[in-house]
Amino acid sequence: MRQNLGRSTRSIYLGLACLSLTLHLLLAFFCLSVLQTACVLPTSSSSSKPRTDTQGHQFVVRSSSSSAASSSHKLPTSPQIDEHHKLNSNMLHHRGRLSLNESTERKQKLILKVKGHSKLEALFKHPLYNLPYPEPQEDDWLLRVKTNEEVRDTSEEDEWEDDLNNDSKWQSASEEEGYDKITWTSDVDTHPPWLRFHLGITRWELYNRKDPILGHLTHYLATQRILGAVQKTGGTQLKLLVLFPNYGQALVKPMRQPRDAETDVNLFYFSDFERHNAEISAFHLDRLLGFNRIPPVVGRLINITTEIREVTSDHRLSRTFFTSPVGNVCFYGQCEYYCSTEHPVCGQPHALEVSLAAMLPDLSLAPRRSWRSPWRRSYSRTKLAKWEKDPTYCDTVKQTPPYSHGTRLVDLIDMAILDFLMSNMDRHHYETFEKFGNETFLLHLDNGRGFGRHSQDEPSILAPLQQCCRIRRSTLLRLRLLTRPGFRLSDVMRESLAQDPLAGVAPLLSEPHLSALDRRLATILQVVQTCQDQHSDVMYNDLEGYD
Ligand SMILES: Nc1ncnc2c1ncn2[C@@H]1O[C@H](COP(=O)(O)OP(=O)(O)OP(=O)(O)O)[C@@H](O)[C@H]1O
Ligand SMILES: [Mn+2]
Repeated sequence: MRQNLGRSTRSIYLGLACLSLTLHLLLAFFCLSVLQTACVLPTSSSSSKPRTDTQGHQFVVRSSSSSAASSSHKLPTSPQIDEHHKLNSNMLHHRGRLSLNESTERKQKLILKVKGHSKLEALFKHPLYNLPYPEPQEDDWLLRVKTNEEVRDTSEEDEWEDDLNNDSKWQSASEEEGYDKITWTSDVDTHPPWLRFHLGITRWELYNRKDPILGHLTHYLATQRILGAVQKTGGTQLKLLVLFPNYGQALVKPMRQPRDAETDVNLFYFSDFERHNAEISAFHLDRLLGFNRIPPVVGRLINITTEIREVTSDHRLSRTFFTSPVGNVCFYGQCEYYCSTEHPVCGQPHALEVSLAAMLPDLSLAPRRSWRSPWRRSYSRTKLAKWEKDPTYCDTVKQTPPYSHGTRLVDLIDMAILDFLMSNMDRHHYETFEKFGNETFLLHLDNGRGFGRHSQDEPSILAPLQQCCRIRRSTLLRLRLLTRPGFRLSDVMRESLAQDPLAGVAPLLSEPHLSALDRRLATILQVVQTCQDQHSDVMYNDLEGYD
């Protein structure tokens, strides 16, 4: 009896030992697979169309067949993003706002998300995000590289010719202090990311989502050494232009309020602060809508002292630096709104979150035209704009050039949809590249006043859609797709924003802002439905000929 009991206890022990061994093995296997997948981050582009490089072209303006893309480049993968996160969490550790544990936890979440199904990847694989564009012709590129003959034909090119004959690299006329020696050749691979971005701009979009250069550009903006910083003129609020050693530049907007602060309901739209995270989020949203009309924007933690104060040559700016009572370094600059001691931009004590937007080509190379929006607000505390009083306002707009012809009206409505989703009431003007005349996309610049309130929507932003009852078919189909659970706008937006370096500090948009996107999307589709119930020509069919 006792012997039997002993035997069965032994087999129970043996069984338990086997079970524990199996569990350990399973655990080890799971950890290994998680670590391995950490190197595969979802990226915006899964397949990129390699383009050919033109030989024997010298940089000045673009040639129709040359290209900004190169198949030899890889998309940014997690090591780069991880690097940003490390960078940010190190600085924040210094700031004492984020513990190491929290940062590891966030990384862990990111890794787990990578392992799981990516809605963002699925979205960008959808045919609606891969519509074939016609092959750009010479006139469809914003810039082109001059051919050797063109260079030879112009008078001042003796030096250039010498360079070319020697097959030497391009030299900067004046080697300024701190700037890199220029080593660009006609080979596109030698061009810095900002230049390749410029050379990739076409009549239809600012960038090709699938072009690997996009990843290089955002990495470049997030990590390049800042050589100089000056206040940028134009506009009403404080913003800086930072300069990089290889002649790249970025437009910087500083963090002025915590991420979760909601705009005071008693503030008029024209008195609202600009938000760095709105600039970043707007870029992601515009890309998710398939527009590609906002220059790439990336977040970065900068050192206010070493990366602004010590490198600025702008006296108007440097005069405004001070140390706050708690020892933080602050400045306020000179501008119309919020440039005073009462509204300082402060580091903690040196670390400051900012957004960096890629600069568009210089106006001397690519002039732009600024258009006053027909649905511009009055920018007055008392007056209403005409469109707010006249429900038939669109009838007049529809008959007025350039809205009476081509895609301008539906382009404007696309912009209204983007603005309604982020609740941006500050779209007084928009710009286009002069070279393309009226047949081109609209630049969605200046999005700093978006994402101010999540608990409230602003239906008047949709006035162009609601009053004109017109919408691009491709836009409507994408909007519908974004309501499906497998592509839900809030989910793809969360995933897209997680790729930004500042996501390691805190999510760029809080959850209430993300759910507001889904709610507003439903409102847009409701407005379209009401239009379709009452009118027959709501759809502008830009998909004719597609299956
Ligand atoms: N990425 C960019 N590249 C080049 N120029 C830009 C870029 N973004 C904005 N600009 C230019 O700088 C001007 C001012 O920028 P922005 O509109 O963001 O400033 P703002 O102070 O918010 O202006 P406003 O007070 O008019 O709203 C814009 O009108 C535009 O012409
Ligand atoms: Mn603005």
